[in-house]
Amino acid sequence: DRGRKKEKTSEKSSVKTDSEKEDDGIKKAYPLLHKEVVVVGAGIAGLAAARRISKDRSNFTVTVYEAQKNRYGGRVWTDKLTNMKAKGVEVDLGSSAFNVISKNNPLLELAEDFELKTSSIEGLQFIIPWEGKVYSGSDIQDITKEAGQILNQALNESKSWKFEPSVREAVDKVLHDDFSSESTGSHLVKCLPSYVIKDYSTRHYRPELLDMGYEKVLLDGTGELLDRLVSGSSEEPPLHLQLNKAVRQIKFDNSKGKVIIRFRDGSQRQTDVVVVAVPLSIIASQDIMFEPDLPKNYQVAVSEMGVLTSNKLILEFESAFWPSDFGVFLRAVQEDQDRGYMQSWINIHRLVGLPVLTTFVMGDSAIGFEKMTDDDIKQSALDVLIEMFGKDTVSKGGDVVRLQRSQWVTEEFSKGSHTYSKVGTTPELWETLSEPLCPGVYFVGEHTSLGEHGTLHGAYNSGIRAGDQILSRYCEKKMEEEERRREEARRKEAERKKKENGGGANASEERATKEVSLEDDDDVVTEEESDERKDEL
Ligand SMILES: Cc1cc2nc3c(=O)[nH]c(=O)nc-3n(C[C@H](O)[C@H](O)[C@H](O)COP(=O)(O)OP(=O)(O)OC[C@H]3O[C@@H](n4cnc5c(N)ncnc54)[C@H](O)[C@@H]3O)c2cc1C
Repeated sequence: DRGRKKEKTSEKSSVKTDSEKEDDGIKKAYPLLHKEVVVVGAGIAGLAAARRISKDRSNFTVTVYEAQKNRYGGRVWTDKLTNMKAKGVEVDLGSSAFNVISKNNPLLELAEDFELKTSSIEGLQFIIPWEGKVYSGSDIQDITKEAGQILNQALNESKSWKFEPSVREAVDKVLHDDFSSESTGSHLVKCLPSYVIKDYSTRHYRPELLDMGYEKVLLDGTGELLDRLVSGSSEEPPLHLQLNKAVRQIKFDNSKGKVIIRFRDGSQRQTDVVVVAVPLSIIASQDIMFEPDLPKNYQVAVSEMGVLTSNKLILEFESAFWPSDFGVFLRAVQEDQDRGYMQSWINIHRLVGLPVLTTFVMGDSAIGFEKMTDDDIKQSALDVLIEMFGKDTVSKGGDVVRLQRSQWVTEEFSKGSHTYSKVGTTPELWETLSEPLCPGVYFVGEHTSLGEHGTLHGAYNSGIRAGDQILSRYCEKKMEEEERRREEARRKEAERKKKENGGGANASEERATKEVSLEDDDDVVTEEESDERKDEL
């Protein structure tokens, strides 16, 4: 058996796959290029790019620089530093759920490859406090169906509006015209993040970007996935990663074909290729300066894209007082000012047996949330929970023994949670930011992911995209292609001139005219001008 296995392995190694053949082709075409790659930012996008590129160690050397002093991961933050005994999911202060309805989410498979345990957040309890109503099970199916009808009708009707309405405007119109705005489905649709964010676009609405499908979690916390990307495996060594290295300037030295990276600590280094993997807000706020400036269309894309504000709150009680058989508790609200504020609560107890609830604060209230003290937040959260479950029930939980909160809006190296489709923006913005600035600058991050912006898998996929482009010498090929086109244009122009000058009885006269017009640096010379100049001559 062992013999046969060996035979099989050697058979496998002698037959090259298409991608191996392509790799060989690339290496043949660009044999002498050993390139240094610098990745700026150790979020999932930067780490994915670095991991991808480091698979070709003979041709590339990769170093990742991260601004944070004591952690990497960016908007993935499984805060085990504050809570050393944490399993993981109960301390996830950033991204914590994989989208299961997205067609392009490789993270579940990756988690499986890394043998990380996942679990589903299943079962919704929907609470309308002012009506004293609590829905679950088959009721939820009916309510979800009605909410879906409202949303679909709103999106369809919005197509014929003269201007682009927000999801909220379109939904409100449908509720006003055709549904009761007091129906249970209408309360549910108003809990959707795309409704909570006042200017979420109807034109580019996709349910999996924000509203639906975020159901799978890693029990050890999302940070574990990033730890594996950094540490590698038996075949892949750890990534070369340096913390506490905030980049201040990225300067292109086109004459040498090099990029100079300057750090806040005063040091600098040179590289062939840089992968810019920092959040959009960091570029927008010019915390990193580019020299020369980014092209105009990049600057427009950076300034026009919407950046969402959202935060997370984690509360641990002495014991779990909430119903054990639901994954999510969703609270409807009446007042616009309450939308997005602690509406959705995740039952962590069901996942890891700890008496922990996490909730979200989204939109405008996420900004005010960061100014509140821990005590104020605790009191406010208890008020909300009492509204949802009743005072007697909540008092069974005892004291809050742990409170952890994110501050993504004022967090120095994030300045916001993620990009979203704002009214008036077009897909071209994301497309622009995903295009490398050849010869040596590649952009990655959720904000460069056209169809999956704002998501964890979108950020990961963007890193893989840039990694593949660098491995396949995207810029070299693009520049060669541009040079070939220029050469072709020059050749055609020369042929055209030759034809013009070579034919006809007055060829020498015409040639003289042409020479005059070429000496003069006007681009276009009219016939009359040409005649006048002939006369002058
Ligand atoms: C509260 C919250 C909940 C979320 N929940 C989900 C979810 O459940 N599912 C989902 O799919 N998505 C979720 N997201 C979105 C997801 O977290 C992001 O889309 C994704 O993590 C972005 O990854 P990134 O690599 O593009 O950027 P980041 O993770 O932000 O990485 C950028 C890195 O660059 C570093 N950096 C910044 N400036 C510099 C500098 N000057 N020099 C060097 N390094 C620098 C930063 O410190 C950071 O490490 C959530 C986001 C938030 C905020």
